[in-house]
Amino acid sequence: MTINILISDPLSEDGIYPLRQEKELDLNIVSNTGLSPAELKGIIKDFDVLLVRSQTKVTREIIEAADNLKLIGRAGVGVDNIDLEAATEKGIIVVNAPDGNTNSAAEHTTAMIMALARHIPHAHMSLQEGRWDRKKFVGVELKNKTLGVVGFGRIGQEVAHRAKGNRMNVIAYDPFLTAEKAEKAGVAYGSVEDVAKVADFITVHTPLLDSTRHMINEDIFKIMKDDVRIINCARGGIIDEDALYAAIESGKVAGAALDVMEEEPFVGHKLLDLPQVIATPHLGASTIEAQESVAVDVSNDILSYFKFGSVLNPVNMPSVPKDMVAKVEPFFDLGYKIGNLVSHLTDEAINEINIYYSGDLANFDVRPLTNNTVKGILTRNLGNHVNNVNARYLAERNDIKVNEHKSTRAKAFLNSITVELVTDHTTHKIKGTLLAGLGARIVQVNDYVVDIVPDGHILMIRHTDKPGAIGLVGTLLADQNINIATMQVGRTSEGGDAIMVLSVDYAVENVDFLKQQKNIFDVKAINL
Ligand SMILES: NC(=O)C1=CN([C@@H]2O[C@H](COP(=O)(O)OP(=O)(O)OC[C@H]3O[C@@H](n4cnc5c(N)ncnc54)[C@H](O)[C@@H]3O)[C@@H](O)[C@H]2O)C=CC1
Ligand SMILES: O=C(O)C(=O)COP(=O)(O)O
Repeated sequence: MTINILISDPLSEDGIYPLRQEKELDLNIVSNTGLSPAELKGIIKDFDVLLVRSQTKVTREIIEAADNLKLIGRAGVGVDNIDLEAATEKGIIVVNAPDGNTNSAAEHTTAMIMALARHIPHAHMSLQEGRWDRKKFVGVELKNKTLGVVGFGRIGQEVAHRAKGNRMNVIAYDPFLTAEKAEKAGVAYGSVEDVAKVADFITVHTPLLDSTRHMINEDIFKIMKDDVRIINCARGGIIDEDALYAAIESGKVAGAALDVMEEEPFVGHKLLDLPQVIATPHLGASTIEAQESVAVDVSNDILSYFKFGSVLNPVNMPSVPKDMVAKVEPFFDLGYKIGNLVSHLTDEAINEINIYYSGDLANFDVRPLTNNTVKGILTRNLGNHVNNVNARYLAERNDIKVNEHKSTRAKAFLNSITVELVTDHTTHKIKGTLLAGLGARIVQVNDYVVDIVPDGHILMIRHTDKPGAIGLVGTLLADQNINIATMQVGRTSEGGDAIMVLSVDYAVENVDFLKQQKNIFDVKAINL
């Protein structure tokens, strides 16, 4: 059988040599870059594999037309240009190349920090235009300045390492950053607000996820130091571009270096008109070395998939051994949902995940179930990148211990899963069960006994047990036209800490109106 491979973005020819020299498989490699979405949609049904970088938008529409597609290879890190949900639904595995361009992206970020500090692009242009202007381009030193790194993954850590070489102090924020890890890396750590308050330069290195979209916004710009400089070599959309524009215009932000923007190509973008802005056309990974490396990695995964049915860098595609399906599959969704819910109870870095299986369930090999539960926990911060195959690996990489505990002794329920998250300062847990004929239920949140259907849009509100608290929440939600479907209230003691868990009819985008209330100390909107 011929395997038809379409390469729709420019890839390193040296990098795809594993495909070119393949003898065992019959590969037909077609390079066709610069296709319009309509053109791609028109031809995609003829291909088994699609190989892309960031330009090709692999939308649901394309995937739905891709009747023979088995694998999408992303020669790079970010998969925000691929509709992962649509691919998974259609059974198409997505692989990426997470390590191959780390160094290049970190070097580019470092170059941007320096170019920004010393006005190199503008000074060069001014010389080209025939001027010898030395006064206009007085810069600032990096030495003894503080670099804020938001997103301390592969690239963030490499950038921090280089900044220390330039004698900068580094403060980082990442939900997975613990005191121990920060100390090992020689950086300070804190919340995104802590970073904003003290940094002279702020560079973002998170993926683009719902939780990171516009995380650098008007409110965050307000608390930054005057004359701060901003760098984005990760993804357009992490920084709110209108807020950045306003912050530059107002004089708060002294400069910005941008490799990416929300819409690309970004020729003609209004930020480019500001003299404080320098920019490159998404060049972070554009080096000979990185391009070769990412193309080799995806090529090898393509071969591995067609020869052995396994891949090294899957981004989606859970897999469950067949004999397990009937026994533990009903619990998969429950494990994921408990994991996802409990992850919203803390913003601190997680050190340990304890998963307690009790009742019948403890008789089975629950490892795939554990993977799905860990996936639910990590998804909050790592997004769709986490799947059953890589969840444990990602936990390990983030120094999170995962422990399974089993007890066949059934207590109040025939079977139950309890997930406990341990951080430096707190422990949070959620317990769930499957009730015969009724389906999944959350029966305990920390010390509160509850009865919640884990589905749809959930608001978890932690508050002080005071008369009127429940009525107030009802009224505030009604004012926003948000209908409450069910509501559960639990408390530890009269007048003590309490919790309200509400299911509402629509996703609640902004919960500030609830957070501002005196007796409410935490609000989480969760979509399951
Ligand atoms: N400009 C370019 O050409 C390139 C851009 N990139 C972008 O850089 C991003 C980061 O790449 P890597 O470091 O390899 O990924 P990574 O997965 O190693 O690191 C991402 C980090 O962001 C953290 N994170 C997630 N949500 C967060 C939040 N709300 N606040 C703070 N941190 C959060 C994660 O915990 C993780 O540690 C990619 O997703 C990609 O979009 C990557 C390569 C080249
Ligand atoms: O790897 C990534 O996430 C990148 O942004 C690199 O994008 P590119 O492959 O150069 O279009």
